[in-house]
Amino acid sequence: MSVHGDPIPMTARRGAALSGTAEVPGDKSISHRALILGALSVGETRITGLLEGQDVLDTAHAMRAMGAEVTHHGPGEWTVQGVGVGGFAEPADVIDCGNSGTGVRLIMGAMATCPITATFTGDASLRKRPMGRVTDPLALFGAQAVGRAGGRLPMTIVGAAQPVPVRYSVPVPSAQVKSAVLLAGLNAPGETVVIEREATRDHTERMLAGFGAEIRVEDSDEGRIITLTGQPELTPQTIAVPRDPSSAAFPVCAALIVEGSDVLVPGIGLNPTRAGLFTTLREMGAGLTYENEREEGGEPVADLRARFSPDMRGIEVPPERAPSMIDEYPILSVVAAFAQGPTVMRGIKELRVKESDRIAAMADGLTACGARVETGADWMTVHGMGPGGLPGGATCATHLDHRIAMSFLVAGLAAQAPVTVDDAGPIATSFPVFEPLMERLGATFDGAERCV
Ligand SMILES: O=C(O)C1=C[C@@H](OP(=O)(O)O)[C@@H](O)[C@H](O)C1
Ligand SMILES: C=C(OP(=O)(O)O)C(=O)O
Repeated sequence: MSVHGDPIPMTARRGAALSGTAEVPGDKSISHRALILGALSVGETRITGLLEGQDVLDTAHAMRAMGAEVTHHGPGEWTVQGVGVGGFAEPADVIDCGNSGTGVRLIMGAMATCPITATFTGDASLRKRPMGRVTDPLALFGAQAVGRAGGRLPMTIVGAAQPVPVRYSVPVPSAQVKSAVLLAGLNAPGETVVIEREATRDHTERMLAGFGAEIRVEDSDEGRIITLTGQPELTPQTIAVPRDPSSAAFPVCAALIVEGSDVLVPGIGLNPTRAGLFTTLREMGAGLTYENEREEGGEPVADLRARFSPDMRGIEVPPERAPSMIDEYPILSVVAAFAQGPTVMRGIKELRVKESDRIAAMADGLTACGARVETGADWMTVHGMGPGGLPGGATCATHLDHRIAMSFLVAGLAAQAPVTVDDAGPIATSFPVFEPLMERLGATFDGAERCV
C-alpha cells in the first residue's frame, strides 16, 4: 500500500449493518518503544504483536541504522539485538522517519546523549511539525540541533559528548516530549527529572521499569514527577504488544453509528492514559461495554463490544481528559455528528500540530458533508444531526493524515450519501489492515482493492 506515492482516493458508502470480530493490530506507541528500548538493552529482546505499520517500520529501520540488529521472523514477531545504553553507532545516512512524530522525537531523544551526529527528515507532513519542543530540553543535556526555520526537519542533532542530567518541566501535554527527555536521560550520569502537569500516556515509564531501569513516579501539586537514574544496563525483555485502542476506535465508532451493527473488538489495551474516548462515548449514551476485563503484560485489557446506538447525546468533553484521547478527537467528531445536540471539545490545541491541523481538517470535511461545526484556537463544537442525519456526499481532504482519512471513511458508512477521501494511502502508517478488516465486518468501500 502506498504511503508516500500517488494519492489513493477511496469512497465509503452506507450499506449493511456491521457485525463480527475486529482484531486490530498492535499498539503503535508501545511498538515504537519496544524497538527503541530493545535497541538500548544488552542482548536479545523478543516482540510479538508488533504493529507493522509504516511509522513503526521506519523506527525499525532507524534502529538498524544506529547499530541494532532488528529481525523480522513472521507476522508481528521481531527480535532486537541491542547495543546497550550509549552504544548507538553514527548512522551513515539521513534517518527518514516518514510520517511519524513519535518515531523522530523519541529517536532524537535516545541519541542526544550519545557522541554521534544524526540528521533526521520525514514526509511533507512531518517536515511541517515543530521539533523545538524536543530539541529545547535536549540542549540542556548538551546536545546541539540545527534545523530549518521554526525548528523544522530536516534537522541535525549533534549528541552530547559529556551529557549532564536535567530537571525539566514539560510545557505542553506531550508524551513524545516526556519520552524524549527520559530516553536522553538514560545516558546521562545521575538523576534526570521530568515533571508533567497533566498525565500523558505512560508507556515509556512502564517499559523503562520493565527493562530494569531505576525509575520513580510521584504525584505532587506540580503534577507527575518522574525520576530516572541514568546509565543503567537495560535487560532485554519479551514483550507482547497489546492491541491499539486508537485503532480500535474506528470499528467501535463505526458500529455505534451504522444502523443494526454489533461488533466485538477483542484484547484492547485500556491503560487509563489512553482510554478517554471510550469513557466519553459511554457518557454520550453509546452501547459500548467492556467484556472479559483482565491484565496482560502489566496493562489493563478488555474486549470491547459496540452496538448501534441511536440515542447518543452530545456532551461537553472535560478538557482535562484531552491527553488520554488526543488522537481520537477526529473520530469522536464524526460520532458527534450522528448524536443529538452539540458536542463541545475544549483544550485541544495540540490537534493543530499533528500530522495535519486536525481541528481544521475535521471542521472542513464535516462542513462539506453538511454538518454545522464551530471552531476556535483550541476548541471545536460539532452540532449533531441524529442517527443517519449527516448528508455526506463530499470529498474530504486528508492532508497526509491517517486519522483524518479513517474518520471520514467511517462517516461515509453512516451518512446519507457516500463520502470520499482524496488519499487513503496514509492509513498504512498506523492501521495497514483497516480496509480488509472493516470490509470483513460488512463495510462498503470503493477503491479499497487498490490499497491492499
Ligand atoms: O508518545 C506517543 O506514542 C504519542 C504521543 C502523542 O503525541 P504528543 O506527545 O505530541 O501528544 C500522540 O498524539 C501520538 O500519536 C503518540
Ligand atoms: C499523532 C499521531 O502520531 P505521531 O505524532 O506519531 O505522528 C497519531 O498517530 O495520531
